[in-house]
Amino acid sequence: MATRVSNSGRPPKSKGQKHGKQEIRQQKRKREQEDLQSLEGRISDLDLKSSEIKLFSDLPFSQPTTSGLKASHFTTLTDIQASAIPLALKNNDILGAAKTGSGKTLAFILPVLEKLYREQWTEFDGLGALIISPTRELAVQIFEVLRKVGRYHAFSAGLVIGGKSLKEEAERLTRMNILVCTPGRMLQHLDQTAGFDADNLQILVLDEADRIMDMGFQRDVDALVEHLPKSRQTLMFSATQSKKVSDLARLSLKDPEYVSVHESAASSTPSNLQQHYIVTPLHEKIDTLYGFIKANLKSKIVVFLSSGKQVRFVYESFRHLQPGIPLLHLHGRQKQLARLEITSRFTSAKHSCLFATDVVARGIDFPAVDWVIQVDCPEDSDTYIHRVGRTARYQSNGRAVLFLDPSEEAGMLQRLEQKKIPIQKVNVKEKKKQSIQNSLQNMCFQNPDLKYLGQKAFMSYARAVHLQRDKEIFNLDKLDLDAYAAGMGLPGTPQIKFQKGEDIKRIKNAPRAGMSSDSESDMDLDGPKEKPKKKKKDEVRTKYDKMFERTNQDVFSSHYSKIVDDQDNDDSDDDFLAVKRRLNDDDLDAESRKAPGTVIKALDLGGGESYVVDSKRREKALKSKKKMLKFRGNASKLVYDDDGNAHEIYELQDEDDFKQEGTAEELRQRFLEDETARVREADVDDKALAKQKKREKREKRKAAERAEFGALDSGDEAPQLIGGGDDEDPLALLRSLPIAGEDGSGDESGDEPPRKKAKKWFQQDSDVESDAGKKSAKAKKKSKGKGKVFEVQEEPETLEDLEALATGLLDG
Ligand SMILES: Nc1ncnc2c1ncn2[C@@H]1O[C@H](COP(=O)(O)OP(=O)(O)OP(=O)(O)O)[C@@H](O)[C@H]1O
Repeated sequence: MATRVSNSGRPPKSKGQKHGKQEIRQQKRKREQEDLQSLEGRISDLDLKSSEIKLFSDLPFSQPTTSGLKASHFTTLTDIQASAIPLALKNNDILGAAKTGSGKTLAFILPVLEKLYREQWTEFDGLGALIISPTRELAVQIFEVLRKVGRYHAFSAGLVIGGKSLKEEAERLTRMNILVCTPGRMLQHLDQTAGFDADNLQILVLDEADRIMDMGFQRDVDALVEHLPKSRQTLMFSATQSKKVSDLARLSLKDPEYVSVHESAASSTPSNLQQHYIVTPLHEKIDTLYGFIKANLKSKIVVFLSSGKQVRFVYESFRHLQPGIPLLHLHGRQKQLARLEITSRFTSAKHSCLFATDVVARGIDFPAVDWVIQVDCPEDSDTYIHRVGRTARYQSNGRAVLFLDPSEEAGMLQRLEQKKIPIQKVNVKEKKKQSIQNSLQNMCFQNPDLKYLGQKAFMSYARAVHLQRDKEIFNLDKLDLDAYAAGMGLPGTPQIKFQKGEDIKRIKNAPRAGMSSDSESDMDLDGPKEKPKKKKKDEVRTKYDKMFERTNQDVFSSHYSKIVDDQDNDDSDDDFLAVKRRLNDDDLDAESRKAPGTVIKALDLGGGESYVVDSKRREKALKSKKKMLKFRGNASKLVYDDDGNAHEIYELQDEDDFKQEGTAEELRQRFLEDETARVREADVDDKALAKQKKREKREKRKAAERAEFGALDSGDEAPQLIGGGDDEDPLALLRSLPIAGEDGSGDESGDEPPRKKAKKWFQQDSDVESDAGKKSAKAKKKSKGKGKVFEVQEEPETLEDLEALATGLLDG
């Protein structure tokens, strides 16, 4: 029997084979339908009040989910999971609150997977589930858990957190069934990406809902919800949650089920967490922190500071001090790649110390963190709870220490008490205390970049405190800022001015108002951004006023521009100046400046400075000395005062002091008077000096004339007379004789009497030629005469002297 061969080379399917395959598919579909029906049945039979639900296997999950849980070694439900999952499976909207580290992530991921499974969602159905997270790190973490437990499902899932071009993300977006995202980026896509919509969305999740719903994200979330269908399930989870009716209405939650597993509990923090606080004055905080780290080198520590600038300063200065533990730092101004890289490095580290802002305060699941240290006081008790929640996660133990300035103690303790947070006071052992102030001072002196960083950190801290709402805890007036600046090693206290009528509301509305790195962009320096005062109509501005203004600009312009540039460039990817940061300072930062796949080079420009180069054009520009010249700042010179503090040569005077010295006109008058008196005094001295010089000159000249005259008189050699008659004064005649230097070979200073050629009168004729002009008659005069050398030790003073000398010579 001949066999027909198809073009593809495969034998054609027989009718029987085709039917066989179809049958198998049909049977499979039938089985799936039956499974689905049974699953639905088990869900509707699920007794929500049952206390028997303890294990994942007690819940009606699909086969792929059950397999995923098994492969991930999850067997026992946590409290929040046992309470929330059954409700969610029954399609309820949920408002869930549970302590940090209690397993909320699985409590919403499993219902998401199950929902789409039961809807038999395919890639052609588009976006079925949206999970919103306030930070990129948290989004990545959620995505990882989703991948882990959802590995046996056939859904496509994506992460939308920026970092890639909108276009690149958009191409994949349309094919995704589940998206984990940050609000801003998602909104951008919903607004701009053609062909992408969320019209079919089945389930919306908000993790860290209170944070997402707070003022900072309000606008984005409102706009985002506009794109979503009203008929959807919504789940909201947080460790600290308020049941704000307005929030629920905005998100169109329908009769939500409130699931809270810590309201009845004694505390809102995990019981396996030991919590302490230390009262340490602001200026000793850095010392205390350093001492703490040195005493816990074999630990994994997260240190919370109030702003990215604080984080950078403490990280950079501790890095120089090398305490003996790997140091990392994380804040919102770093680029995404750097943040993710640092997150993963700290996750896998056994012993490490991570300095961070509140960007990692929520949700991040670093394994096995031993200590959480809050160096800067959290803005409220909720932030405190989230921060300490980075340790003592899911059944593991942890310890937390809060540093409080004496002025913050009473207020903060009261807030913590209200949330039933058990916290005990501890004291630092005297012998463990050590001061690093001198080292910081040296470092700041030697490294101006560190000093500027310190100044920025100082200002951002002061500003953050100033903007805090809870004035019972945060009171700038009670803080010893001078001592704090000294404690940071700064040469003097940076001046801080807060603009009158500053738009505090706007700043407060920013995410984590005032204290988080996210709001850093609002924490610009006041000084340079202060609006120039409007000139009153008739106000006269003197030359001195203008000079004063100019001086300020000159002295501080490089400093200010550095600070301002730094702030401006922190975020810019494309600005050429953005390459100024050194690679070895924070190579991850540098790396993060470019999208994945971009080649990044470190270019050494000599002097140990490396720059990050990401294009040929930049490389070329950086190699051009001429072009680089404009980026080199002027060398700065410092002077020390009696106490050994370094100062700029020019320092801006306190405005009040300046005013006290009088008006510009008075100053000018005083200056003129002082200068006139000084000039007069100096004039008298100058005149006396000039007289004296003149006298000496005259005397020398006379002496010389006398000497010449004497020589002529002796008749040794007849001078050539120019003009004048016999009756003329012989000295006057001598004065007209050619003298050494007149031809330009002599002394031209004019101060000295003109030097004459070596006097012929004590030289042999034969020597005249060779010696003339070589030897000065003024100094020691040597003459060779028939083997004899006569030395004239002193100038002959009078005619008689000369005669005597001349006679002696001739006689000899
Ligand atoms: N049922 C479980 N069995 C074992 N481990 C679990 C279980 N559920 C969660 N975990 C683990 O507990 C840790 C904390 O979980 P998760 O990150 O979901 O906590 P969370 O409540 O979201 O915390 P936070 O409020 O800080 O965001 C994770 O490492 C997770 O793998």
